Amino acid sequence: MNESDVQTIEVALGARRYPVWIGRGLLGDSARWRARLRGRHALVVSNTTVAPLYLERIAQGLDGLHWSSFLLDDGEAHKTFGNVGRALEALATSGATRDACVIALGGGVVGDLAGFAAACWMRGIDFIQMPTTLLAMVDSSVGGKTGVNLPAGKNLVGAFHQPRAVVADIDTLATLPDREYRAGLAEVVKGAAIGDATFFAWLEANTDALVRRHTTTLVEAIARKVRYKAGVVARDETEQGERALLNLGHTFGHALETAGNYTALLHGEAVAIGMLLAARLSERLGMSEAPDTARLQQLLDRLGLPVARPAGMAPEQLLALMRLDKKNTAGTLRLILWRGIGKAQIVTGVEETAVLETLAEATSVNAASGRATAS
Ligand SMILES: O=C(O)C(=O)C[C@@H](O)[C@H](O)[C@H](O)COP(=O)(O)O
Repeated sequence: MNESDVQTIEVALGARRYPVWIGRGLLGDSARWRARLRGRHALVVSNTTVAPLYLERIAQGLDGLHWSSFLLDDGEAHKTFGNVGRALEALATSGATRDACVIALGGGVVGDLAGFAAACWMRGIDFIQMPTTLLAMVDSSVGGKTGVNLPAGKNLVGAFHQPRAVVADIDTLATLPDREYRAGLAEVVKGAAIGDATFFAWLEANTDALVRRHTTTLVEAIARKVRYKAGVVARDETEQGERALLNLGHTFGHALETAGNYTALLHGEAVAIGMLLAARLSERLGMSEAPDTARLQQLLDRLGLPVARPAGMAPEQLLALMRLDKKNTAGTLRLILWRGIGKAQIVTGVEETAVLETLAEATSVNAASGRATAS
């Protein structure tokens, strides 16, 4: 793939429509993204791992503007209210006016927090997503969900605030650690598991190439997932219906992340385990068949993702956390389950006993690897 081969996927939201650019060398292609800035001020939000690698490239593109940076420590545990406050202070210190732009340079934590700060500053200013992890490229940078975690639960505070553009420079994936890369693949699998059985079969056929980060295969996987998500977001921006399907594996997953104090599991790892738990629960409720669960487990396993509830996270504790999920209504659990590969479904009023049994069932964990040893 050459630097000139850039894929553009539109998120069709009328006057707020925006492009997702996927390709090589995009961070350095400032002529492209700088045109999306409207004013003279910019705040680059990044973290202490990513900034040393890529901030200079962005700085060159911001030449002549009044810009500054705000850096988080790396990791989900830093997606906090306190850090949003600090980002807002940085905007104040720089004298940012309503035409300022926040640039999120990093993974999902940076993007969610920077987007939320942009949504809050003067009741909403522009922001641009520059995802540098696979997970952020295929999922969190697209669709305008911004926010922070509380000790009580993941993403409990936030706002829908769409970016002005998403700049997915796949060159940045070269520096992504293997564990983070595999975690991103979980969100690719999720898209296929929800609504595209053909894509799921393609992933099964291309597992080895994906694990090797074969460029063309990877770009195709990213583009397919982003195109699918962009379509859902355009039809249901604020999750009144269909968009909730994108939450497959997330009610379980968020509970697992919270139970692990946002440090035990990466988001994508928690989603991998969560999807499998959702598949098992679906099977228990008679909605789906064992061979579909087995295919999901096999694919996740081949991609090197964990597939079992980590020891030490008790079913009752996880259920209590799941009761605070944003999709729930009137005291009943509302989960995304499935009728097999490519057929996710919103189910309201799921019995807690079935959830507990699913959480407790015979998935023993090899403590050393976090991988399932039996099912
Ligand atoms: O964009 C969406 O909609 C999603 O649900 C995508 C999720 O993968 C993503 O993790 C999202 O931030 C979770 O949203 P939440 O509403 O469950 O906090």
